Amino acid sequence: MSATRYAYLGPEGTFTEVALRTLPEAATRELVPMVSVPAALDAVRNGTAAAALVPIENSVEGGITTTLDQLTSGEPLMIYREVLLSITFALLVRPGTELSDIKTVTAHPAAQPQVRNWMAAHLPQAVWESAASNGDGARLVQEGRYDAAFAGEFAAERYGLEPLVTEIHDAENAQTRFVLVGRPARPSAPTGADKTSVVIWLGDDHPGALLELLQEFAVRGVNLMLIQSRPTGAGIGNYCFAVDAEGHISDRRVGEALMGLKRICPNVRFLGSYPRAGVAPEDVRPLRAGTSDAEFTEASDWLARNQDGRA
Ligand SMILES: O=C(O)C(=O)Cc1ccccc1
Repeated sequence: MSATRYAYLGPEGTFTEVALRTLPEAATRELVPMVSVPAALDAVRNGTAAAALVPIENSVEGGITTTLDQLTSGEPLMIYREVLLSITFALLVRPGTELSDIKTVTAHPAAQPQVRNWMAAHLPQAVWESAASNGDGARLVQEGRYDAAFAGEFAAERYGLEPLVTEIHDAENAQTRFVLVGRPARPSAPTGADKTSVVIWLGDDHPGALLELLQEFAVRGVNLMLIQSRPTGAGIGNYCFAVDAEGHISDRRVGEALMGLKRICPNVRFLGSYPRAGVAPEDVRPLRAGTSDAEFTEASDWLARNQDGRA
């Protein structure tokens, strides 16, 4: 039963739901809206859902910290897919509301940096309140709790609202990245355009500790696409690092970098290797000389021959 259910950050009418519906398999799954990212991920942990789609990163605001923190702690989970969605907001109101009537406005906190300038210019009098998601903001306007919500234009119909203004985005080409998260299992096979996510805890505090971590990737020609520090909760100055690296755990250079980290760091959590959204294998940057699987194999064969006296 749970194998057919995918949870997502709800309620209906979130960008997350739109992102989920872009996955071909969503058509054959029961899509279950959850009230928060932790609730969606708990549904996966307790087996009531096979997977959950949650927002993880935004091109304007950076990491969605609730998601990063949920993946960093608790029962391990794994990322199997990512979805990129272009985000533009509409200002949704109950029919008849005009701009000058709007005293309160709501949306997900990650929406605020994307609409701040527009709001200062067009709604300087309005007070901002955070909602659990952009879909939830629309629902709260329907209930009369707020005068307006920034949400996807598609949410208007679902909640009987009107898009008073559309195409609101302070930054051109704003995108949000979502991840499909499940319980740990074998990652899908490499596609040639993959990404590997890990969380790394530094050991004792010393000069160059972060550089040592980064060197494990750098010396093997592994490009990093994201590095985000998050407090471990163990006091000021205690951080772990969420890192996205180009490549798949079954690529030798990536596997060797992870082994290097495992040797020098007290804890490394593998969060998955999965296809990069919107990137074809021919668009991936060429490998640095000496870092292909064949070159790693040739070098370890050479070492074995020397160790055996067969050189
Ligand atoms: O999916 C939603 O509607 C969300 O609330 C998450 C979110 C927040 C900001 C931009 C895109 C998605």
